[in-house]
Amino acid sequence: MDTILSVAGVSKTYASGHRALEPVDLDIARGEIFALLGPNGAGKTTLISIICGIVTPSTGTVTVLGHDAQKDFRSARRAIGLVPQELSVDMFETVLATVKFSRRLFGKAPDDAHIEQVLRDLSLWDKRDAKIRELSGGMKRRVLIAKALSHEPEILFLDEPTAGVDVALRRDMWRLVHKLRAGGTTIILTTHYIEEAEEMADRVGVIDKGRIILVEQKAALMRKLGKRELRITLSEPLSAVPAALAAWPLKIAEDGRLIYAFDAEDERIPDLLAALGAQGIGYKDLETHKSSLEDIFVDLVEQKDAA
Ligand SMILES: Nc1ncnc2c1ncn2[C@@H]1O[C@H](COP(=O)(O)OP(=O)(O)OP(=O)(O)O)[C@@H](O)[C@H]1O
Repeated sequence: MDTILSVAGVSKTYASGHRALEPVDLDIARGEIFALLGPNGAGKTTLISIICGIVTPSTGTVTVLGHDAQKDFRSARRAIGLVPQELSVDMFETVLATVKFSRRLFGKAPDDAHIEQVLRDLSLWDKRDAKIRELSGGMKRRVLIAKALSHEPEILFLDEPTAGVDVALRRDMWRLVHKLRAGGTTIILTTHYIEEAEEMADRVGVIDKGRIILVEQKAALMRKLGKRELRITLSEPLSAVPAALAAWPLKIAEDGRLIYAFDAEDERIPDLLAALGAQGIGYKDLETHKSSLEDIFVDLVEQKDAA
């Protein structure tokens, strides 16, 4: 793996004594979209803040493009764009001035064409001369993203990018993330919307109570832990699975449907339907169901809590 960012043994105990992160080891590959999933208070913002040099870790090191994030803060930080959860903009400035200023903060030469492109991508170009305080909440969020992209960072962090935003902004955000990735940007996002990870991520990490409990390619995770079911609505409900069908992994659901659990490679559905026919069992409807990342996530957390 071409590692762009490496987190080694990073833990955090806040001054209050609260232990927010157990030691975390995590490598991020260049060009990937990594989603860090976890419930409120799991430690997502703490981890991102440490990587971005805003919070000091209690132990461990973060290396960004070969730069130690603490010892060589400026070089590490220059490679990173951070879209924070909370608004952090000067309300009395214009959109254009704010975004241009952000770029200068990172010591980059002015590049009006880049700034214009970023503002256009975020549908902010028409609002470039508006004062930030005149914008709607969704537009203010777009400004935060524009600021984070102003200095052309190689790694973009999005902390809960779509919490509380409308559908249009969410869709724009997803489109922008895919476009950035196509241009080579590495993207790390935190979310507690599983749908968001499912839509965007190449790889998923699950964090719970300060511990990373799983890191896996999304596709592999869904293949390994995902389940498929064929749900058959019978013409006449059955009270039990007939003995002649005992070799099939069948069960009868509470709503009377016959459920066949199978994995992605299974090609025996026509045989099953033939076996039903041979038993004189008719059906009215067939439906397949595939577990979502959400089903998998709930199963994982339940298994962990039960352990
Ligand atoms: N400065 C601080 N001092 C003390 N405790 C803190 C501080 N910042 C965060 N915490 C605590 O650390 C834990 C992890 O918080 P963090 O913000 O990292 O979680 P999160 O996963 O980002 O949650 P959310 O999705 O709610 O933002 C929480 O219990 C939080 O209350």
